[in-house]
Amino acid sequence: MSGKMEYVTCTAPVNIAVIKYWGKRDEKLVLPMNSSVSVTLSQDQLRAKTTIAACKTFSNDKIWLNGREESFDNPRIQNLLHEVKCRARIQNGSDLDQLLSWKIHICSENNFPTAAGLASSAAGYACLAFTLAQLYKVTGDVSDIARRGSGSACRSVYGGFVVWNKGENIDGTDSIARQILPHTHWSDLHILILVVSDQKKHTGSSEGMQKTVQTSELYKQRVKCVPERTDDIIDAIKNKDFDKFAEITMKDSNQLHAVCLDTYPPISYLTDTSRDIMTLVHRYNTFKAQNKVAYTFDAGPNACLYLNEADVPGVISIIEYFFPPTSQSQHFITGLPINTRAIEKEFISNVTIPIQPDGLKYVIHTTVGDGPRVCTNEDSLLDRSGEPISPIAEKRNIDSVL
Ligand SMILES: Nc1ncnc2c1ncn2[C@@H]1O[C@H](COP(=O)(O)OP(=O)(O)OP(=O)(O)O)[C@@H](O)[C@H]1O
Ligand SMILES: C[C@@](O)(CCOP(=O)(O)OP(=O)(O)O)CC(=O)O
Repeated sequence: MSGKMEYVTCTAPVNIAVIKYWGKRDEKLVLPMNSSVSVTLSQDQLRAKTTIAACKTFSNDKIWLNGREESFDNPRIQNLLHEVKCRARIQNGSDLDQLLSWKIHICSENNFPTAAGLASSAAGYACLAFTLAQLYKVTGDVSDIARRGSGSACRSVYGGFVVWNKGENIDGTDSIARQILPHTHWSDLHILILVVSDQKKHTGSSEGMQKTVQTSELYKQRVKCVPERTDDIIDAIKNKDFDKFAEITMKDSNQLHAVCLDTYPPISYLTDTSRDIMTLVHRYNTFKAQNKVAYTFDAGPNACLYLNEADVPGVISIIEYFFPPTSQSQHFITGLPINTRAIEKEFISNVTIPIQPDGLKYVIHTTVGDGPRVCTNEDSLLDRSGEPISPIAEKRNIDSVL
């Protein structure tokens, strides 16, 4: 290959909403009907990683996702790329004309299942927006650029606790994310992701939320009560009031799945296992006489549990008792290590849900984390000619949690 190549590699985190985004008021600009609030998870366990190279000699724009070449005509990618290039021209004048005219190669990898309701699109599009911004020297907030890829991605451009303000402007200029507080504010807030299924979901979030807005009566009620909830949970986060944080988180998740069921035809993301997890959490909170654990579910059956670090061993003992892994589940608990503890016997006697061997595929233990990071050139997923590094070599670089 001849000609100079510019390239950059970055990582971005997953975020899990505690006040859910569900429903758009503008499909093209990706403007939500309500504000949402999320917690950014540590990139030490879950992250998207993206390398982008630009070179005069590239003949086509190309993208590889998890080792497979995908179509660059994806409107979300086009939309995002258009936006970042406009911003680069505004900020840098004609200085970048040459670089902006070159074709690009994008290579991205997630170290967790893609399109399985684990917010891969949030991490992936945040990483794409952040990496493009680095390449084209765009400064300032890039949450609105990430939003063009996937709404929830705008929250993954910040670490810690994040709010995405729905905004009022028709052109979406005020529909941006901002950090409420950094991850260090509440570092003993831990997260357990209970993976019930890592298969692709039956109804994508975009399609699902569109149908809900069109058909659900209950949804009109939801949109009215979200603003107060948003203010209340921001207060709970500021005060590290877990009891309140947990109550609002669970109520909002339940309402999201209620409006999904009220959609016509109904959308059902939760499974019996998801509902058993909900029952266990409520029984445990009643047993402890205060909220010790909160569940939340996105557009899939997997549970995300929020809890304080001190409660992780006790909760894991319950999870392992009711969903015992069989000998095939080698790495049942991944991520941060856990000191196991014997289950509290008095708790079991109160619970009637059945023991379900292999009810869960695995559990990821993580904590609150920081925002996107710029990597060194050694972390590149593209070689010096702009082609993906062979999957075997890449695998060595991926600190997969699985
Ligand atoms: N690293 C990445 N880089 C670019 N695009 C990605 C990346 N990861 C995921 N995507 C895009 O996001 C899509 C998956 O989004 P989808 O909303 O279906 O699943 P999810 O994000 O895992 O679930 P949810 O949004 O419900 O939590 C992929 O098909 C791909 O187009
Ligand atoms: C249930 C959710 O996870 C929905 C996420 O929806 P997406 O951000 O994936 O939707 P699009 O903007 O259409 O790409 C809730 C949330 O993350 O707030």
